[in-house]
Amino acid sequence: MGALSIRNVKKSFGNTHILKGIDLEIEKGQFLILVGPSGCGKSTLLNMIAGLDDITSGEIAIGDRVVNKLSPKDRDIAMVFQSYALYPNMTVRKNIAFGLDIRKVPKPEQEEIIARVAKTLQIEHLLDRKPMQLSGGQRQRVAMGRALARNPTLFLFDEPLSNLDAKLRVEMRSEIKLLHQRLGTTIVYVTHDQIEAMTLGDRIAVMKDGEVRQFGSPQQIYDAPADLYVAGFIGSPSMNFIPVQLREEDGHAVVELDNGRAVQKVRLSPISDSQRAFVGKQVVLGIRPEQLTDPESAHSEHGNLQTLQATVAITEPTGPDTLVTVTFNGIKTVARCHPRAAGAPGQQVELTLDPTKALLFDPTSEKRLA
Ligand SMILES: Nc1ncnc2c1ncn2[C@@H]1O[C@H](COP(=O)(O)OP(=O)(O)OP(=O)(O)O)[C@@H](O)[C@H]1O
Repeated sequence: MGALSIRNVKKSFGNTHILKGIDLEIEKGQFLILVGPSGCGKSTLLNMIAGLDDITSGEIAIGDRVVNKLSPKDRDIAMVFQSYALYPNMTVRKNIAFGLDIRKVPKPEQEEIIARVAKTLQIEHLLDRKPMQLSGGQRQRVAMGRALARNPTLFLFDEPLSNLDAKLRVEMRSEIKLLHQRLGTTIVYVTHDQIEAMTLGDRIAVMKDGEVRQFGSPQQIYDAPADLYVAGFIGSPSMNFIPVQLREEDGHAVVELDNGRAVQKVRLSPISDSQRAFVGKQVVLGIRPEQLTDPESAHSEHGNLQTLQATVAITEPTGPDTLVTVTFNGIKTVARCHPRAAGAPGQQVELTLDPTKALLFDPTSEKRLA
């Protein structure tokens, strides 16, 4: 039995189908991320788990209880919103105590809980202030404190960090991760930020247009994306997608990359059955920027690296490495190189590709050819 089970859940507003049959299941203590672009339905799904929104059809269970018909207060959940939703006239202490008062927790016990939560979140010195007198990060901490005080079975976070500046967002992100590691609570967390998804989640559901395109661990989603959408959404800079004609040679998938001066043959992994069906046809070659690098930085677990010549169009230093844009088959392709080996615009460079990491996609269905 999972900590949260979502079974064929659909949501429509009139004739508009917002969620088209979502199936997800997580175990106790897991950190589930719902990630996707604006409007994909992730907040709607979270609100349905919380009970703030009705389900059109399907079933949601928290632990062994189907909660479809339960009101939010009976679901044993706590939610942290992007807007913090703190009571402006109450002190931090009162804000944290509010839910405890409603549940008639005796005062001495309330004091203990507030002290514990304040210590966990390092907000002891803020307990007598009002939300107006707090920074964005401190307000977010108080909002989390209020959720923690309730000690629920399930925590729901709706884009909790989006109102913070970039630096604070990174700090709070690792604090949330630490909190999860220490408390072992089950969390469902909505974000549109793929880095937050990768760094926080044990399980990620990548959503688009009311559907889950892929559900898996961060590494599974990164290494073996189900389709072009997932492949392009997760990872920064994005995966390069290059149209190629697929051939087979000695049992290996082979493609050609034209750098504008010469056509270079690239021998990929042993060809699979699903790939063999596309021999002689156009497919999409997917290469992550870090899999295309300068020879000095390249390393492979398998030893069969491929060398490619290319002409530098743009270089973008990031500090530790430099993003080098070249062109293959008419498509701008980003490589991640050592700053020393990045070359300059117009210059010829040698790049190294790990062919075992390259992916192939069907351009029509957009599915990865496993
Ligand atoms: N009450 C409603 N009536 C009609 N359509 C709605 C209603 N609430 C949400 N929608 C639509 O449902 C879709 C999903 O909205 P939702 O807020 O879940 O997306 P989201 O992925 O959380 O996006 P964002 O990151 O922008 O919040 C959107 O197209 C939205 O316009």
